[in-house]
Formats: sequence, structure tokens, C-alpha cells
Amino acid sequence: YGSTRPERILAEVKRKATRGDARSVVDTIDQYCRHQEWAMNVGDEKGTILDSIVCEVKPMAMLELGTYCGYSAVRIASLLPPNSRLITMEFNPVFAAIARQVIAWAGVEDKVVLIEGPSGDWIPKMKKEFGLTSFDLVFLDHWKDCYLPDTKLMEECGLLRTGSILVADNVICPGAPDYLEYVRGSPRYESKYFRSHLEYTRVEDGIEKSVFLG
Ligand SMILES: Oc1cc(-c2ccc(F)cc2)cc2nccnc12
Ligand SMILES: [Mg+2]
Repeated sequence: YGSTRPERILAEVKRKATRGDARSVVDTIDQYCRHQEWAMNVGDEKGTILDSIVCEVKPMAMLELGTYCGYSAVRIASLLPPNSRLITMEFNPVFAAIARQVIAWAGVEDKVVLIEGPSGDWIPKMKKEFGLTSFDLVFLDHWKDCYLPDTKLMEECGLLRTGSILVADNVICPGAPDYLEYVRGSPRYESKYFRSHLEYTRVEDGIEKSVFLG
């Protein structure tokens, strides 16, 4: 029986990364995915852009859509202020099961809440389920055709406040054209593009940072 790519990434983390050391987990995954087998982590180059935004915003409440193996959840959690929480949402149960173990190995499980299921089902329930008023920062890194509907749903559910920031991965590759058109064209957003590359490649990709103006 063959293992899955997420299982091979977890095995590499357990073999090479220091338990409780988030940076060593991040670096181990980057090394493996650059030199052994590509995987859809935000990666080191775009990850540095994400880090700078997390450090600037210092979010008390943050949402990640699309956990995959937990690479960006670990990367983000290692930068969060005390008492702040990252809620990360994953649709695929196989990915979620691996991510839980990667997050635990990195020792950031008390900063991260991983929820499983479709974003469209969860978003309307989040205020009540987590006693939230709104998110300070949202990282969109799930299926590209969900970026726009989920953004509109977060607006409708009152999960965004004046100043909430959306950070979207892959706006060029694979691309989220309808989302880009919306945040760049809407008077309710102030949007900025950070040019970069698709993780572990020289292909152009980028991150779009959009401030919700209310
Ligand atoms: O960062 C990413 C890259 C890709 C991806 C896949 C295949 C390619 F050829 C190019 C890019 C897919 C993604 N899906 C969800 C979240 N993030 C993704
Ligand atoms: Mg991505």
C-alpha cells in the first residue's frame, strides 16, 4: 500500500524536526518539499510575506482557510501574541489528521484550533461556536473558487470589522480572478499585491492583502 504525500511529510517531520520547535518543523517541510517532493505549502518565500503581515497585525483572533499539512498554521502560531488563537479549517479529513500531528509535534497546539468540514457550513456558525466578535486577520489558502463566496459569507455573517485584513495565497497560480476583481474593485476594500513565486518554484505567484473598510 502506498503512503500519501501528507503522510510522507509527517514522517519527515518526525524524523528530522525537533519536537516543540516550530521553526525546525517549518524548515524541515520546506527542505523536503523543495528537494524531495513538491507540496502545496505556502512555502518559505511567500511565508516570509505572511510572517511580516502577522507580525504587523498581531491578531488576537485569526482564521486560516485551508490547513493541508499544517505548515502555515505552525508558521503563523509561532508568531502569535500570548492568548491569541488561530482557527484553521480543513475540508479533507486525511489532511486534517496529518495536520493535527504536525501542529502537535511543533508544540503549538494550545494556539491552534483545527476544525474539519466545508467552509460554507462552518462560517455561519463560528461566532456562536467560538464566542467571536470578528477576525483581525484571515488567511485564504483553500480552493480558489471558494475565496470569493467565503469572503462574501464572512461579510454577511459579521465576521469582518473595519480594519480586518484578508491575506490570500495563489492569486496568480492557480489564480483566483473573481476574488481579485472583487477586492480590487470594491470600495469596501483597500487591496495590495505582493509579487512572489509559487512555492519551491520560479513560477510567478503572489499574495493579495486586502483591508476591509466596513
Ligand atoms: O499554494 C497552492 C498551490 C496549488 C497548485 C497546485 C498545482 C499547481 F500546478 C500549481 C499550484 C494549489 C493549492 N491549492 C490550495 C491551496 N494552496 C495551493
Ligand atoms: Mg496555497
